[in-house]
Amino acid sequence: MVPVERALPSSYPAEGEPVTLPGGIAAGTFIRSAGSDARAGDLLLQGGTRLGPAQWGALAAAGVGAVAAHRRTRVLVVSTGLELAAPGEPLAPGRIHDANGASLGASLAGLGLDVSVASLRSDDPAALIGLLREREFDLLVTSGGVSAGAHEVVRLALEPLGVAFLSVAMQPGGPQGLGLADLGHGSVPVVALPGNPVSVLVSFEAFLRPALLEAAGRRRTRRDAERLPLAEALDSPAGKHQLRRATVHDGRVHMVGGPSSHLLGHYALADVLAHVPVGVERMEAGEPIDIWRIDD
Ligand SMILES: Nc1nc2c(c(=O)[nH]1)N[C@H]1C(S)=C(S)[C@@H](COP(=O)(O)OP(=O)(O)OC[C@H]3O[C@@H](n4cnc5c(N)ncnc54)[C@H](O)[C@@H]3O)O[C@H]1N2
Ligand code: MOO
Repeated sequence: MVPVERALPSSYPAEGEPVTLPGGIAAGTFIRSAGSDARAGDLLLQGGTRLGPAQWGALAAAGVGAVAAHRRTRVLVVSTGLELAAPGEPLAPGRIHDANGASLGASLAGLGLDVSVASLRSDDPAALIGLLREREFDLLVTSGGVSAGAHEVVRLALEPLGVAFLSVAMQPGGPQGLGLADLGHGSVPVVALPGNPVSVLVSFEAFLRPALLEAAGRRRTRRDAERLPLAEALDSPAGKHQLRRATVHDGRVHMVGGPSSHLLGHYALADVLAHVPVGVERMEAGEPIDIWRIDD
């Protein structure tokens, strides 16, 4: 094979026009032999491999028109609470727009899961059970209704089915529920997150994201971590691991908003989570702090 640039003339001649080829071109030059990428009988992909763009392409190139694969995990996200209103709906007094459906839905879809989002505008445990029995899913993630009130819809509905409700030493994201429950289609894992919108995202980062990535066989299950100096002093509650929303500029970590678990607008402006470990109640400007990058 001779590239046209090395022939004379060096462009495609008219039909019948003579062409001079250079000498010294070894046989096989510029020829890709059949099987040089994958031979018949080669192992193309190990069982259990996650199918990403290159894997789909390699299968197609090898002529594989169909492949047996696990389906994507079907996750049902349910926001709960009588106070919820759909984004875009005008707010009556005492109502709040459902932010957790959007943020959790996007978080889980970003991991490649098959996500459906529902909003239960009720504090009635029977209504929640009714909604769950109508759906089929491999994982349930709820938000709200898990703490210590008299009408905690998720806790009242799922505790009798075996889901454990407990408190972890983290702020935000203290109250949590976790377990297996049979909701009419066999036993499925249930993760019941607190209702506060920042608690939802922080819990996703701390608990759900790494576990789901690991379950999916992904190699990188953790956020990129760094230790950088704090730009300002901060306080943290006693006995809790606090996660603060922050941003990095000039090589230092600047807080974005305060520590409260409703400050979702500030979260949306942050690009790192900063960790104040259990047992540390104050950090001074200039002290090194561990951060996770959440901006990818
Ligand atoms: N007596 C106690 N009360 C509370 C405790 C406690 O330990 N003892 N813990 C507090 C903490 S910390 C948290 S976090 C919350 C979690 O409680 P719930 O999961 O029962 O959350 P809700 O009351 O349902 O909601 C809290 C807050 O968030 C708003 N919310 C709920 N869902 C959504 C949504 N989808 N989108 C936007 N905002 C939402 C809700 O309206 C409330 O304002 O418990 C504390 N109480
Ligand atoms: O733990 Mo709650 O999540 O602080 O707001």
